[in-house]
Amino acid sequence: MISESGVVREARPMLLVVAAAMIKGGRVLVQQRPEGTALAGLWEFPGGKIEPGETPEAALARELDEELGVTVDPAALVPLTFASAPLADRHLVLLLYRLDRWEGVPEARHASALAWADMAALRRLPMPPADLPFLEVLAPLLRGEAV
Ligand SMILES: Nc1nc2c([nH]c(=O)n2[C@@H]2O[C@H](COP(=O)(O)OP(=O)(O)OP(=O)(O)O)[C@@H](O)[C@H]2O)c(=O)[nH]1
Repeated sequence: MISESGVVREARPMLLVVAAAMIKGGRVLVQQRPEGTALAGLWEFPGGKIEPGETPEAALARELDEELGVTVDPAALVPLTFASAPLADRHLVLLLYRLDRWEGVPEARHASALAWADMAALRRLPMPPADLPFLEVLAPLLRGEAV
């Protein structure tokens, strides 16, 4: 939509989502969205919507506890990159953090499956369109190169 001033305005309500690239030994953790949810069957990074009153880091620590049963220090979440894309009737802003340390062993509490994917495996998994640009950002991290 274009306003009288010529500024392009986004009519869709914004959906603010946080997600984590949990990296261990050259692999990143991904989870498969369960049946009955939007984008079912696709593989994504654990995370979810920021609730009112939460910081992005607190929201992500909460989601990782709820979804995987792991304890995360919000200070260990390092901003990595983001995506901005239409998603159904909303506009998704997806903040991706890098995480190298957590307590506990991730288990699939919400997802239908978890996988520790190296770069080759990640490229083969079907992912939501907003996530696809993340792969090139992750490639050097999974090769163990500092960024
Ligand atoms: N967690 C996560 N969500 C993603 C990714 N990529 C992507 O497009 N999304 C979208 O972002 C939205 C996140 O919503 P969600 O349903 O997972 O959030 P949530 O855990 O708070 O769900 P809830 O409404 O059941 O509490 C979904 O529409 C999901 O498809 C990703 O890599 N990780």
